[in-house]
This record gives sequence, structure tokens and C-alpha cells, in this order.
Amino acid sequence: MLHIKGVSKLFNPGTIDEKLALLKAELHLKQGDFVTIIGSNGAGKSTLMNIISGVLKPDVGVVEIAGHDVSSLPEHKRSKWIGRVFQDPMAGTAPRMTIEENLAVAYKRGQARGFNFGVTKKTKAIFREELSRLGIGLENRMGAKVGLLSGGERQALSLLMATFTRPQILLLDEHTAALDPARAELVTDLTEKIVKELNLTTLMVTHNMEQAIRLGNRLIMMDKGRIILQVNEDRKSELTVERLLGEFEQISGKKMADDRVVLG
Ligand SMILES: Nc1ncnc2c1ncn2[C@@H]1O[C@H](COP(=O)(O)OP(=O)(O)OP(=O)(O)O)[C@@H](O)[C@H]1O
Repeated sequence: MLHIKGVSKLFNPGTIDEKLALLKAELHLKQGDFVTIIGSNGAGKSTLMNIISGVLKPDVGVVEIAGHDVSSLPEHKRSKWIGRVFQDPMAGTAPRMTIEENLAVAYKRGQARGFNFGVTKKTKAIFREELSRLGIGLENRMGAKVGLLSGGERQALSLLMATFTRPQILLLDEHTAALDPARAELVTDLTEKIVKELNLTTLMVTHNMEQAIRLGNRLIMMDKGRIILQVNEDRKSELTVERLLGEFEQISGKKMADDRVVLG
């Protein structure tokens, strides 16, 4: 479903600001794989997500989604295959628009050109049904401005919008990190439910090792632009935070340089 083949990315080559963000990354996911991504600061996690979504172009290498080589396609041309939720609850939704208007935009995404913000009776019924799947009562507040929702409600809505058009790939970029523990748990539970129901191929960056171990069927660990560890389905259930930190230290020869990971 998703193939990353020999992808590298160097920022500001040949200058004093040169930064290696990805080196010969190889990752192969089948339909329905849910991989959690963990790593120290500046490891290349966001760069990997940006290269999959088309925000960044790799210097070399190939990105293949559902049999299509998308390496040279700009972000908007692959948006029909990809849903993405960011850390910032403000990022995925338009605060001055109502819930149903936001959903109308998501509904149109990846479809024919031109935005149509109109909400018909039929689409309204679809929106209500989709919102009720979240189980947090948003279906009864469809005319409410999104800016009035809590961070957790907005992230739940962002998740729904990102998966509305049934993308091939779901990218989650620390999407629960800015929420308090109770709301983070709610959004995490919704994530698991939606990913399972839609059998979505999912990549989730998290700084929480316990979450990285608990969620999904695969895990990768990154450091200095490299994927240094891939744990597949058969071994994932044996992982513990201590083992993972131990593996990181053994492979990278240093301690995990990210307090959020260690404390998390
Ligand atoms: N647009 C850019 N211009 C220059 N350097 C960049 C750019 N984006 C990322 N980098 C550098 O590339 C490396 C990888 O960054 P990236 O954001 O992918 O790491 P990350 O694993 O997501 O880190 P964090 O967990 O701290 O967010 C870092 O050294 C970073 O400073």
C-alpha cells in the first residue's frame, strides 16, 4: 500500500546550515498496517510525514501509494489518497465556519475542482451520521462555530474530516500531544476505532513510548535521519518502554535525547 524506497532529504546542502533529515529511508506498509513512529528530537519524523504528504520532495528515492508513484506529485494532487491530522487543534479546521461547513469542505476534498460550501439535505444527513460515530454529541451541534469547540472536540472533528473521503493513508502528527490526558485518551480511542473500522494504513508520530507500544501493529524508531529499528507485528506485543529505551541506546550509542519521550 505504501512504499518508501531509498528516500533521502538534505536541507541547505553545502551551507553551514546543512541538515540531514532523512537518509535512505525504507518502509513498506500493507493495507491496514498501523505504524507508530518514535524518535529523538530532529530525528526526521516530520520530514518523513512531509515527504509522504507531498509538502516536501525527496532529493532521491520513491514514494508509492496504492501502486502509484507519487514522488513528483505536489501535495494537492495526492490529497485524495492522504488524510492528515496535526498536533495543533487549530490546524485542521476553520474556526469561523460551522461544524457542517467544515465537513462540507472535507467532503469536497480530493473530488472535482472548485469548493462548494453549500450543505444540502442529503449531505447534512451524511454529516450527522458520521458525527454520531464519534459518540461525543457533535451531531447535535452542527450549526456551531468550530472555534467554540474544546481542543479535544476539534481534534475529533479533524480526525473525522481527515478520514471522510476514505483516504488510503492516514498521517497523525502527534495529534494528541496538545490535549489534556482525558481528552488525549478520547481522541486516541477514536483514532483506534476509526482506523480499525476503515482498515486505514496509518502512520502516527508520538513522543509517548507507552502509546507507541500500545497502539498499532508495527513500530519504527528514528534517529538522525535514519530508521534505526523496525518492530513488526510478531514482536510488537513483547515490547516494553524499558526494552525500547535499551534498544535505542544500544543501536544509537546514546541516551534518548527527548525528555518528553523519557518522561512520557
Ligand atoms: N525546512 C527545514 N529547513 C532546514 N532544516 C530543517 C527543515 N525541516 C527540518 N529540518 C531539520 O531536519 C532535521 C529533521 O527534522 P524533523 O522536523 O523531521 O525532525 P523530528 O523528528 O520531527 O523532530 P521533533 O521531534 O523535534 O519535531 C532536523 O535537524 C531539523 O532541524
